[in-house]
Amino acid sequence: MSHNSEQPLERVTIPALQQWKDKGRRVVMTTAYDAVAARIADPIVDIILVGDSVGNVCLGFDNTLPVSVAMMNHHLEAVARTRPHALLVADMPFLSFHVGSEDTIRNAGGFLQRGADAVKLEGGAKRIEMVRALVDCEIPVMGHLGLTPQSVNVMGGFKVQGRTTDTALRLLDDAHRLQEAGCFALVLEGIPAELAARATEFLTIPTIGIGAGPDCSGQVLVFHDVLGLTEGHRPKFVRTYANGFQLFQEALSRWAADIRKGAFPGSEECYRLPDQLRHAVANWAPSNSTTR
Ligand SMILES: Nc1nc(=O)c2c([nH]1)NC[C@@H]1CN(c3ccc(C(=O)N[C@@H](CCC(=O)O)C(=O)O)cc3)CN21
Ligand SMILES: CC(C)C(=O)C(=O)O
Ligand SMILES: [Mg+2]
Repeated sequence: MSHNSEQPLERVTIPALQQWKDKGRRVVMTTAYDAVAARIADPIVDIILVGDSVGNVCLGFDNTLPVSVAMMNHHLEAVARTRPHALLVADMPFLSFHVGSEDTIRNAGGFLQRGADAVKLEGGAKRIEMVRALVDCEIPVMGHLGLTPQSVNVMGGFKVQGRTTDTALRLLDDAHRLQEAGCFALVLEGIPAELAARATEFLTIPTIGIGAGPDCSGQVLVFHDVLGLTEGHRPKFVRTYANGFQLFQEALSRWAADIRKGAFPGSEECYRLPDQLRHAVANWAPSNSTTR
């Protein structure tokens, strides 16, 4: 374990992340959608993201498009109540930063008022105006380029991006523009490792990779993917460190078996009557009265 439970960890700040890039210290980021995950992850990671991936991971949607600001607020509030030491970033869901700068500022500002330290939004050149509007209001913004899941319909699926001259060079240009617009960090998702390495080299701000190779300033994976709690197809970039789904099912089935054979609860898991009440309870019988 990376922490000493005696003293609270020092809070991670945006200027600290910048210094870490300069010193070559890698950033660790994962998602949390509730207080349990936040408490598990906080002593270990540097950044907690309340991701819009809550839509597919926890809410049963096929993708992140149905996730609303109200849903994000609900999950963000649960995570923020744990007062993590990690930098707390709220993902701006689909349509929450597209319609106009006033709407975008209100949505992002609402996240900060609920305890987020920063927001993250997907997209490049087309979103620069919104990034500027947020930065102008002192709302720190993390960019997100490459395989941006909110563009699933345009990409024709969750496909690796930046594999052609045009798209690779555009990604580098978008990365530079986001930095110039004031982003404090960039998520690079689902792109060739060499492209992410080049972006990390020429940008001054840290890059956080997910399926973007080892040369980013840090890495992010969805909490449930790391712990093996997600079912079905997992992207190639996921490395699973526990068989969470199986582990939890095994524990739950031992509990169920104990119930079925009368082995749960045991005497240690029971409350008892005081001795002087046992007699009265044992001798109680229903009265025949029909009034009442
Ligand atoms: N559980 C979970 N983990 C994630 O990383 C994640 C989410 N959910 N939801 C939102 C997005 C969706 N993401 C995805 C989903 C699928 C692939 C995927 O299957 N990619 C193909 C790429 C194939 C190719 O183009 O070569 C793969 O096989 O890795 C990638 C990212 C990342 N995000
Ligand atoms: C995977 C990360 C970067 C994300 O955007 C999410 O979890 O929603
Ligand atoms: Mg997201």
